[in-house]
Formats: sequence, C-alpha cells, structure tokens
Amino acid sequence: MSNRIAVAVLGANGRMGSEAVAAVENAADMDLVAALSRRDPLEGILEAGATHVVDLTVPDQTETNVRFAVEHGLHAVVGTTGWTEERRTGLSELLAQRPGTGVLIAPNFALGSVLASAFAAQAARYFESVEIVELHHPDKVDAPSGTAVRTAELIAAERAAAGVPASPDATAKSLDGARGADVDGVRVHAVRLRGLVAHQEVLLGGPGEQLTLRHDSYDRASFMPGVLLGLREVARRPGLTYGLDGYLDLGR
Ligand SMILES: NC(=O)C1=CN([C@@H]2O[C@H](COP(=O)(O)OP(=O)(O)OC[C@H]3O[C@@H](n4cnc5c(N)ncnc54)[C@H](OP(=O)(O)O)[C@@H]3O)[C@@H](O)[C@H]2O)C=CC1
Ligand SMILES: O=C(O)C1=N[C@H](C(=O)O)C[C@H](O)C1
Repeated sequence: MSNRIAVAVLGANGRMGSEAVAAVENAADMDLVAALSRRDPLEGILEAGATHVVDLTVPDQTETNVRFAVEHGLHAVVGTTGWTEERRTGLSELLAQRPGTGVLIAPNFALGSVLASAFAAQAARYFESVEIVELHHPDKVDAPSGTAVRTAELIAAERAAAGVPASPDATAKSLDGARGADVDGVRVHAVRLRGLVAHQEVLLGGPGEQLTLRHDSYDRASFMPGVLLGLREVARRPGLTYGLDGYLDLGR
C-alpha cells in the first residue's frame, strides 16, 4: 500500500485554493488527484481516488463538503470559515460513526497567527481590558474573521477560568457597530482595506500600560506549511480537531 497522500482540493480556483493546489503539487509525499471548482460535483473526489480533502470554499458550502468527505471515509483539512459551535457538534456526531476518520478545522493555518492567539489567551488573564482588531482584504465575505472569533473564544475561556471580570466599558450611547461585535464578551473590530491580506492585533490594557500582540500575513504562502502539516497529520488524529494548535506542542 502506498504511503502517498491523495489530495482533492475544493475551491481550487480561489485565492487560497490555488495556493493549496501548488503546495500539494510541490509536496514530495502528496499527489493532487482532484481540483474542484463550484461547478464540479463532489462525486469527482471519489472518482479521483482521493484519501484526503482540503476545503477552501465559502461558509455556506463548507459543511456540505466536509460531511460528504466524512461520510465517504475521507480525512479533511478545512480552512473555510463559518464553523459555528452547532456545526462542529453535528460534525463530531457524524465522526463518531466513522471512528477512523479525522477532520482538522483550522481558523488560521499560519504558525505565527496560531502562536499569537495562544499568547494573547495567556496574557489576557493578567489585563483588565482586551479587544481585538482584525484587518483584511476587502474581498473577504465574512466578518469578523474566523481567526478573530477563535482568538476571542480562547481569551474568554482563559479569563473565565481565572475569574477575570468583563473588560470595563462605560459606553451608554453609541452608533450601531461602533463598539464592534461581541464574541464571548470580547469586542472584535473588523477593518476591510485594499492592499491588506490578513492581519490581527490583540490589544491588552491595564493601568498605565498596553500590550499589543500583532500578526501579519503579507502573502498566502504563510498558510501553506499549516495546510501541509494538517494533511500529514489528520489521518493520525481521528475525530474533530478545532484549531491548528491542537497539532502543535505549545507547552500548555
Ligand atoms: N484557515 C486559513 O488559514 C485561511 C482561511 N481562509 C478562508 O478560506 C475561505 C476561502 O478564502 P479565499 O480563498 O480567500 O476565497 P475565494 O473567494 O478566493 O475562493 C473561494 C472559492 O470557493 C468556491 N466556491 C464559492 N461558492 C461555492 C459553492 N457554493 N460551492 C463550492 N465552491 C464554491 C469558489 O469557486 P469558483 O472559483 O468556482 O467560483 C472559489 O474558488 C474563506 O472562508 C476564508 O476565510 C482564507 C485564508 C486563510
Ligand atoms: O479570508 C481570509 O483572507 C482569511 N480568512 C481566515 C479568517 O477568517 O480568519 C484566515 C485569515 O485571516 C485569512
């Protein structure tokens, strides 16, 4: 039996999908067996003999794609946003019926971003205030970013575990949206600007001081080592892993 990884990329003509196609083609241990656009039926994955699927499509389609892969015993590495807790729970239930199958949902594949989110969660228990500013290219369809949502979830969990109260905020009157979105009690602000790729700042404030943790993806090449790591690991990690940090030893 071959140890090579037979990969189908969904969303293959997109900004991320086209990078992933090239990364898989250049990986010595992988074969790109299918590259699907929105017009291609999902059965093409099976006909091509894929063992692994990479989903880089849109929030409205990703759940259908990933459930199709799991139902057919294929491992999936997912970068697409839109994986709410409800969707993840449904997917975990499906995976329980397919004990050998693994899925990685990675809100961000860039190592620096994963580390920045982990550091921010660690730091957030020591600061009175925390807010997130995410900045992206204006062709992005969702706001706030999946990365910002994940970062806010990690921060909120750490603060809750440490008994840190909500960030102070005396706002009594504001225009809609002026204070950003509330994600698990953390304010998240989304900027869309031509020229940007994917960037995030976590602002942590205490009396007389501020700590800013910033990560910048200047190029989508930054995401490809994480995609390839996911493809190499996912079959060894059955069930659902949410966040690439689940595959890294972050010493926590
Ligand atoms: N986890 C991570 O590190 C990263 C995640 N992302 C996320 O990845 C996703 C894709 O981003 P990006 O590449 O910039 O987006 P693009 O819009 O460039 O690409 C999306 C692709 O999805 C396809 N698509 C659209 N609608 C459907 C549909 N109904 N069924 C099947 N395919 C469809 C399109 O196919 P077609 O070409 O045929 O129209 C398109 O190629 C987003 O959710 C984004 O947030 C982005 C960067 C990094
Ligand atoms: O759409 C993008 O570009 C990105 N999407 C992901 C997100 O929503 O977090 C990852 C990265 O920020 C780029």
